[in-house]
Amino acid sequence: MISTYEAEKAIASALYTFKSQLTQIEEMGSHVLREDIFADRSYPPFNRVAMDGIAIAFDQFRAGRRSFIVEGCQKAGSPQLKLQNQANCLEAMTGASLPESCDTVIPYEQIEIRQGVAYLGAAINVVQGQNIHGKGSDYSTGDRLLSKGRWLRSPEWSILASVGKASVKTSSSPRIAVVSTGDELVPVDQVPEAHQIRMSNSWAIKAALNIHDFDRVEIYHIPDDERGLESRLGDLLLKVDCLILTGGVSRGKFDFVPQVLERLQVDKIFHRIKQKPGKPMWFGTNPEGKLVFGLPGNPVSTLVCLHRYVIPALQEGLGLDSSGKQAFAILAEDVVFKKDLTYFLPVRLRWSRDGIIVAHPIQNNGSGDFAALSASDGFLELPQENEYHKKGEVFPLYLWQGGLA
Ligand SMILES: Nc1nc2c(c(=O)[nH]1)N[C@H]1C(S)=C(S)[C@@H](COP(=O)(O)OP(=O)(O)OC[C@H]3O[C@@H](n4cnc5c(N)ncnc54)[C@H](O)[C@@H]3O)O[C@H]1N2
Ligand code: MOO
Ligand SMILES: [Mg+2]
Repeated sequence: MISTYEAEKAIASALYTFKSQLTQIEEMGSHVLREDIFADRSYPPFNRVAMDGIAIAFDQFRAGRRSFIVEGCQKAGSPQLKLQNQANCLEAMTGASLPESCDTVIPYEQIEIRQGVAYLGAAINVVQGQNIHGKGSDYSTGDRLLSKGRWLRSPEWSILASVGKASVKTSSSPRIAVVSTGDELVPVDQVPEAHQIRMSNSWAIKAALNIHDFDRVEIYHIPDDERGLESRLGDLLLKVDCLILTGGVSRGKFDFVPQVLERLQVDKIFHRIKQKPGKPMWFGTNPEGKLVFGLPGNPVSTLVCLHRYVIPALQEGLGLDSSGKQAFAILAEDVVFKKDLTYFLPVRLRWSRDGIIVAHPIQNNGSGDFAALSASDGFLELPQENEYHKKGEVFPLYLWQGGLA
């Protein structure tokens, strides 16, 4: 058996970066950027008037002038005007190009215009250059505005639009098949017999993938029949980039998943991790590099393994730069776990008044107790090396709902 850290590294070294595609801005969604974006011109591209008011030559104010004849109006979207007489002013609107020969903007609130003359209030303070967003003061042509590996959220789409990127290189979401196995499982809309249960893991996995912006997800169910499993999984491997199986990876007589995958030329990279829950997890790749995750069937185990290994791996495959993005939280009370395994502890998060994230353990009835999880926000990873985990210690945190972009 390997450690959680070794499992994570083994997945990372088997991983390849998914294909990229061109995304049109009209089809925007949540995508990971796969090219660097540079400023196509200075930003702002001209001296931008930042308040509605009048534009003047500051030297006139310094010399004592407090009234200015209004020569005209500089609108946003009109070519730059020129102040004809330095003693005068031009009205100037927010977003307009600062008129030539002007270097200062005084807002309407501080002036009064009567019969074509702007009068300044007696006590107003005017600073040379005020209310002007200077040309190139944010960025110069060629400056890098975005680096590849970022999620495209609203600030990023705003940059892409500004620099004229009507289409941009992004990662393609992989095609994912979520496959549940087990004869005891019936569809959601059926009433189970006494010995049956409804299948819930595949829906939980699909929900988590969707929340993390993987939207090409299909759900399948395959009964516990070795031949049937082999032919259905063989077909699916031709169609998708990633298979996520739930159930059938432990030691039961009908846990056929590991042997069937190996017959389908999916090379086992590991089976079993020193962790609870989720010990029987299986991972392998086929000759084309397709990823196959065999998650243990117990519902809590499935979700913990999905969030601890599968989603981070898929995000890395998208080319996402996740450096510095691991979340951590402080344990709210002592926890003892005496098995020689890493322990994933479901927790509810609260923010302390000093801005610290505190993780409160959630009681559950083992890894079959899926309902208890809904009281949690995610889980902490308590390391295998220690049996006693103390209140106030800091541990890695995994969230059901994702973290920072
Ligand atoms: N002799 C041993 N038995 C077990 C071991 C072990 O090490 N030695 N490990 C236990 C652990 S830990 C886990 S976790 C489970 C993993 O079992 P499988 O991956 O083989 O999964 P199944 O046997 O198919 O099912 C286990 C459990 O989960 C329920 N299940 C499965 N799929 C779904 C689904 N889609 N929706 C809802 N519930 C599902 C299933 O009904 C079973 O109750 O093995 C232990 N045994
Ligand atoms: O670890 Mo199993 O994953 O305990 O239920
Ligand atoms: Mg089993």
